[in-house]
Amino acid sequence: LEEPLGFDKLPSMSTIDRIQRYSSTACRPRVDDMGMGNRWIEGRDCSTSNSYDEECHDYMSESFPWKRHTRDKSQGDTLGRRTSSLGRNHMMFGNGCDKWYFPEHQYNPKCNDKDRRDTANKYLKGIPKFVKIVEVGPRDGLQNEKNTVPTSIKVELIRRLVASGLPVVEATSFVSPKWVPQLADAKDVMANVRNLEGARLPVLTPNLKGFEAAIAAGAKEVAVFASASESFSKSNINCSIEESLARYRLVALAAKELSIPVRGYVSCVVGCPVEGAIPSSKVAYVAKELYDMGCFEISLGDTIGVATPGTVVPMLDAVMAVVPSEKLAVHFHDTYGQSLPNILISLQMGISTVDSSIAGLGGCPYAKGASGNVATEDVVYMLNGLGVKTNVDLSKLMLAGDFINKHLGRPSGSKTAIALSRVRADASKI
Ligand SMILES: CC(C)(COP(=O)([O-])OP(=O)([O-])OC[C@H]1O[C@@H](n2cnc3c(N)ncnc32)[C@H](O)[C@@H]1OP(=O)([O-])[O-])[C@@H](O)C(=O)NCCC(=O)NCCSC(=O)C[C@@](C)(O)CC(=O)[O-]
Repeated sequence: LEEPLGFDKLPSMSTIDRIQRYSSTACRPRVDDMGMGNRWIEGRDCSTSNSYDEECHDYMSESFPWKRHTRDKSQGDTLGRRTSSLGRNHMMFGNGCDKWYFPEHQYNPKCNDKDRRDTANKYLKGIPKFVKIVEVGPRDGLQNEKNTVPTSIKVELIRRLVASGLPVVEATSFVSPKWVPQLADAKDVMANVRNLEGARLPVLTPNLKGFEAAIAAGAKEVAVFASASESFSKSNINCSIEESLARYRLVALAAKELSIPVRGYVSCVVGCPVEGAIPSSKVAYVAKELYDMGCFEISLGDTIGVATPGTVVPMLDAVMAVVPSEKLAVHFHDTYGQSLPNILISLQMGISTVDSSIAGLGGCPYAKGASGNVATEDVVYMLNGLGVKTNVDLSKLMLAGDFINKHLGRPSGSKTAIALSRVRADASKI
């Protein structure tokens, strides 16, 4: 990994045109239930339920934790406001002048509520009102760790992540222990978490052998992982893209018989450490193949973290032409610090599922130079700030992060976790 991919290396496109296409007036395909079969959705529908509409929006109390001690109780908990003046597919903002809502330096007592609301709606509508976070820390986060993490620590981490309210926690991988020794204890991890309630616990399976082992260990959901780069496919799973798709068709068939949902990953969706820029058409092709074989959701992975919003837009645009947006997830690594803007633009384009990793753990053993995944704490903090619900308790999430950081003996990779722990430390001195 030498250089970030520049605009000059992109497939032909007009980025600005495409960004404008996903401006506030764009509608998203309607939401469909998760299922095993193909779910083709015709046309675009503005009546999606996962967007800000006539409901009022309750901001979670943890949105602005540094303000907690100054909160004026008389203002009540609900900062959103019921309004029906805009259409259903819009994010609505409440009283923007609320002292609790905005950090002190932004507070302007003379501001015009309506102006601020209009401005927020102008730039942020289109963002979904709920985002599903898929926590990949115990798998993607730990797979690259050199020192073996004991099974008991992995199990406790999964427990804490589930307790924080995360709806999906990827637990481990049933891959060859020769390839990923860190996850050789997949069976033991599953034995300890298989009955945990409150979250789905998918596991990675690279072939039928892995699928069978996962099911025997009690997995109720699996994920297959293809690549948009031939070179990465070879180095990651030792086969070509077509060979991997053939293997995954077998996994999908076996899973369908058992009614096991299969998630599909596409890695290197923007760049590959060997091949450089990856054409969006290739990403769309692999995503559609996974969707057609029955994957209920396709996660688009910027495996080496080179994407910027300028490269995410044409990639998503190409994929969304063949797979409905509500069946897509984004998976960013933070090598160049671009994950949050990449997530934001993805949300604006209609994506409502985001992968992230506690404390920013991660990196792929077969993608040199790739740094950690975007930190879950940072994603939750941004979404809280946007008024987007996740059902995740940021304080509990941070405790899960502290737990694994302590074990690994290094500071958090989450800027939010570092900043909030300082705020709390300072506050405790007052
Ligand atoms: C796919 C293989 C197995 C091919 O590996 P291979 O060496 O080509 O496989 P093989 O069929 O020749 O088998 C070799 C040995 O592995 C065994 N084997 C075969 N399959 C399994 C299995 N499922 N579980 C346990 N053992 C297995 C098999 O039984 C045999 O054992 P031996 O006879 O030598 O003792 C290997 O390359 C592999 O396990 N790769 C996984 C690598 C990996 O996990 N990479 C990280 C994933 S992260 C990623 O892809 C990106 C993502 C998803 O995070 C998103 C993003 O960031 O973009």
